Order: sequence, then C-alpha cells, then structure tokens
Amino acid sequence: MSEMSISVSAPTVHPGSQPLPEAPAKVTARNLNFYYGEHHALKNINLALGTNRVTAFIGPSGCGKSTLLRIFNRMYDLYPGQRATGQLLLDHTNMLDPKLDLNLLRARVGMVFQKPTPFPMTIYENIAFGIRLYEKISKSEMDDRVEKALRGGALWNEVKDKLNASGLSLSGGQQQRLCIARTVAVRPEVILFDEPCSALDPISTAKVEELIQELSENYTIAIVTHNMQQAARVSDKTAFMYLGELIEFDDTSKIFTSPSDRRTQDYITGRFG
Ligand SMILES: Nc1ncnc2c1ncn2[C@@H]1O[C@H](COP(=O)(O)OP(=O)(O)OP(=O)(O)O)[C@@H](O)[C@H]1O
Repeated sequence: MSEMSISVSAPTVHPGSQPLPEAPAKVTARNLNFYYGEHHALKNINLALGTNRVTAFIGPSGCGKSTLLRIFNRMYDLYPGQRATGQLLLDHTNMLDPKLDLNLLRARVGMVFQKPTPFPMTIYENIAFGIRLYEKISKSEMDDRVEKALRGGALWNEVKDKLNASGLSLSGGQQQRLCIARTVAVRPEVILFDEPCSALDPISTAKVEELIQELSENYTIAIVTHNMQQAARVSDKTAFMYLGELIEFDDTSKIFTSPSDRRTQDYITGRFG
C-alpha cells in the first residue's frame, strides 16, 4: 500500500480548546544533554514547562520521553554511569547541582509511575507516610492532610469509610488515584506522570485524565503518553521528540492541527511510531 493511500487522521483536539496565555516557566531546560554511559540519549533539549500548565511528551518508543521526565526529579542519580549536562532550572534552582538535597527536590517534584505502586500498608498510611518524612504534625492535622490529599486524588468519597483497609485492596484505577493523592500530599510544585493510564481501563483512564486537568490549577504537570488522544485531551503544550531530539514544541492545538515539522505530522497521523 502506498503511503498516500493510508487513511489516517490526527487526534481531535477538544472543541473550543483555545491555547491559554503563556505562563511563566516553572522548569527550564537549556542545551540539556543526557548520556547512558556512551549512549547520547538526549540532545540539546531546550524547553520550558509553564507554571500550572500541562505539558505532554509524545514520540516513538525510545525517543527519550521517559529519560527526560526522569531528569526532572534526578531519578538517574540512582544509577552509576548516567549523566546530564547543560542547564536545568526549577524556578531559579539549578536542578543538576550535585550538592542539591534530592529529598527536598523530590518533595517539590513528585512522580506518578506507569503501574500503580501503593505501599503495602493502609490507605491512611499510604498518604501519612510521605508527609511524616518531611513534617511533624499532630494526629488531627494529619487526619486533615490525609483527607485533603485523598480529595485531591479524587478518591475520598470511595475510601472515607475504609481508611484502615490495605491500599492493595483497591482496584487498579483507585490505586493509581491513591498514588496521585500520595504525591499531592507532600505539596509538590511539579508532578511528573509517566504513562499513568497505560495499565488502566477506559473508565479509570477518564477519571485520571479529569484529575490531571483539575490538578493543573495548582501544579505544573508533565505527562509522557503513547496515547495521542490523551495528549490532545489533557495538555496545553505538546513536545514531540524523535531520536533524542526535541523536534517540535508548541500549543497542543497547533501540534495536532497544523504541526510545523513533517516528522510531527507523520507521527500524529500514525505513519510511524
Ligand atoms: N538504563 C538504560 N541504559 C542504557 N540505555 C538506555 C537506558 N534506558 C533507556 N535507554 C536508551 O535511551 C533511549 C531513550 O529511552 P527512553 O526510555 O527515554 O525512551 P522513551 O521515549 O521513553 O521510550 P518508550 O516510549 O518505549 O518508553 C533509548 O535509545 C533507550 O534504549
């Protein structure tokens, strides 16, 4: 079949979605490079995550989306031989500073993973555990914080009568919202989502997507997704990556209706990836 005979179309951007005004940068990457040993996985990345905006990262497998996300909370520090060069700022803090307190950084930049990973403890303790690492507060204040976090994770109504049940007794979608609540509980400024819905059914996915949009009122969000409909639905800005390079970064409505680069066009219309 010739390329031109393939019937393909880009995802529909939510009708009426107008690009929001530019927001001040929360996270700024300048000439950011990343190496797995000798392998140069990210090449001269320049972009900014707007404050309280949702930025989606899309691109074919292996293009570097997860690598970039993991730099945003210095996850790579856990592995020898991995290094970043260039500049990465959280407001005015140099995120690549070797002397940076990584616990504090990870309190400011939370992460939600592909598979829900609740701790093997009660629903209440799943939330309280992280708060206790950073703060000493009374039982009644903790009760308050746990409720707020579970409300923030759109889970309170479903679990308020069983806070002592194990987090592992929840459904997959509820577990993922528990993980989001756990992240929100320590009051981060940025939340990173690495394919947060890939293990969820469509109803749970819709709930998490709705939650991401609600959270963007108070948090700066970056989301890696293979689902372009999802990127179109939840994000304000979209970054298209290919072979370790940032090919195009623009308003989501522009990326999905009139991208500037042929490779972006080919990817969003399903010609490769
Ligand atoms: N631990 C590692 N050691 C060596 N190379 C790695 C490692 N992790 C990833 N890479 C390489 O870095 C590049 C980017 O990988 P990354 O996982 O960031 O891509 P991705 O766009 O998130 O892919 P996917 O969509 O499949 O998750 C790939 O070439 C990959 O093989």
